[in-house]
Amino acid sequence: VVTNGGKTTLTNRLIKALPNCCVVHQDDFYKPQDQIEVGEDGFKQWDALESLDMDAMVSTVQAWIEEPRKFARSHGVNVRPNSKEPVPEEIHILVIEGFLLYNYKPLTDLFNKRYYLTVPYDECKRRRSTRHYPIPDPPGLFDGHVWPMYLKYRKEMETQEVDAVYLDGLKSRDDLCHQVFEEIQNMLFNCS
Ligand SMILES: Nc1ncnc2c1ncn2[C@@H]1O[C@H](COP(=O)(O)OP(=O)(O)OP(=O)(O)O)[C@@H](O)[C@H]1O
Ligand SMILES: NC(=O)c1ccc[n+]([C@@H]2O[C@H](CO)[C@@H](O)[C@H]2O)c1
Repeated sequence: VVTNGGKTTLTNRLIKALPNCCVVHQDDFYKPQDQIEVGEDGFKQWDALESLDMDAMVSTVQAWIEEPRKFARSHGVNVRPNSKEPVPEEIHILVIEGFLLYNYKPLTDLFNKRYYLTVPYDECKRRRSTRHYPIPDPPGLFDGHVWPMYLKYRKEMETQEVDAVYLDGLKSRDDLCHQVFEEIQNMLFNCS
């Protein structure tokens, strides 16, 4: 998903609506700041795969795969759905949200469903300019590093033919959420 494409917004809605749903945020796997190197573009490489501890992220996802109930409990997720609907207890869902999910094979192999949310350059730049990160963007970061890296990884992902469902981040939040929600329901229905 492109930066500021709306993944946090979508993720928060999904975890509210889905039963036994846990979430893993890729941003939680950034290496310590002093390990983020300065690249040839002159910027700290915040948008490079090397700046993330992807093996730790894969281990976290594997821990969920092995024991989703235990994972949910230790992450404060209520494993008993509040609704009165007969939701099968065995169903557990993990939402993984991040900006570089499809360029690291050990992780890509673990997904059942892949979504790729994107917005055009202008909208992305506009949204990004209103954001405040733990480390503020230095001047020129978007055009000098963020966007070029986004294009680089997207191209890499396309050549590997990752079969993601492309979502248009300009759609309303409700429409997006409905689309994903329906597909997840279909997926659960088909495998039960
Ligand atoms: N469908 C939408 N329409 C208009 N604005 C949106 C939509 N979804 C999200 N936004 C806005 O875009 C900005 C980024 O959204 P969000 O935090 O969900 O993106 P993100 O992909 O998680 O970004 P990042 O990973 O860079 O933090 C927010 O200001 C949010 O309010
Ligand atoms: N989460 C962070 O510590 C951090 C610091 C500096 C920049 N970023 C940006 O977050 C986006 C991914 O969500 C990337 O585009 C980073 O530039 C994150």
